Amino acid sequence: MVQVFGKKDKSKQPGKTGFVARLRARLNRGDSWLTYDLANLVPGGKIDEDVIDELETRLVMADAGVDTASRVVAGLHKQLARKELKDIDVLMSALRQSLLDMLQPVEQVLKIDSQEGPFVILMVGVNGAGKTTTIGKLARRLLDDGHTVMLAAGDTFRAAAVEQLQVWGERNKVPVVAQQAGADPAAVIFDAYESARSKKIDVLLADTAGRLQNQQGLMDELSKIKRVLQRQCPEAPQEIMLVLDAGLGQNALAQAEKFHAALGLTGITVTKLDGSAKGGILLAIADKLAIPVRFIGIGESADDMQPFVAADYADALLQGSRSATE
Ligand SMILES: Nc1nc2c(ncn2[C@@H]2O[C@H](COP(=O)(O)OP(=O)(O)OP(=O)(O)O)[C@@H](O)[C@H]2O)c(=O)[nH]1
Repeated sequence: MVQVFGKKDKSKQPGKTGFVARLRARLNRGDSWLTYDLANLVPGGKIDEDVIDELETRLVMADAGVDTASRVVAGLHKQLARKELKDIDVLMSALRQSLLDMLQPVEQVLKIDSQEGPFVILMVGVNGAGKTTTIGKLARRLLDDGHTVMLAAGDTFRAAAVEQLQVWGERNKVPVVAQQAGADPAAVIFDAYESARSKKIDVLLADTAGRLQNQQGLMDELSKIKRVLQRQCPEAPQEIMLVLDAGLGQNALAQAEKFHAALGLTGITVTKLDGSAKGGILLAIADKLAIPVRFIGIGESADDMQPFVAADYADALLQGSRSATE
């Protein structure tokens, strides 16, 4: 079955509208750091270079990074020079377009194809990013979409990680393939793949460790898992998904770059956009990495993770639920 996973059909996503409202309310706690009090910075409503510079500074402060921030406003400077930015409304719609131009290319839903055997999603990311929680939320969505799911407890470094996954599996009646702590994760995931194939399971969600003695050790372990899977099926893992904590700001970008260089990521899920994160990191990911952003997370419940929709995200950046410009 080939299926677009998490497609943007609102009628099939009862939580979608509520999610957009929650995103606006939770991103930067409902304030729009980007446009907050901007009207007061434009005396007489006249747009000048200072206003655009202020927007650029705010983007940098919100984790977009210097290069990305300057790319977002580059078009605005040109429009100002052409005297096109007549008032704050025109400026806002030009800024929105600029955000969309950057974000839209990474809005790419995950397509599940299990015709030739299990579709493997290898979940990677450092401990605490929200990997296990994301596996649970993804499994829930897949089950709701009618897929069969199996979990592989590939984080054998921490016994608690295996237990966490087993509890989740029992609660949702999803099989979990696990071995004792310290087992070779590539062997666990190999066994899981064989089991999933013989049971004709649609999707295998493989957890991995987020912390080893050193970073090279972690990357070597993940590369080995990928190699072992590819020997079983050249296309596997069909998705290598990085789970990234938005609260890390620009460090999240550095983290993503390292995982991408070692593994070749095919998707990113950004979690914890409801915390202290300002959310500009999504712009940096789109601009610097161009890796599809599959889902964003704004809380702990299953409904708090939804497919990334660039327009909704740009709107939340521009107008929080308590935005002064609304
Ligand atoms: N506020 C908030 N918390 C989240 C989100 N996603 C996950 N969490 C929480 O973050 C914490 C860490 O999540 P885990 O799923 O255990 O993280 P992990 O990456 O698997 O870490 P280990 O289990 O230590 O490997 C948990 O308390 C989650 O409930 C989110 O989008 N928002």
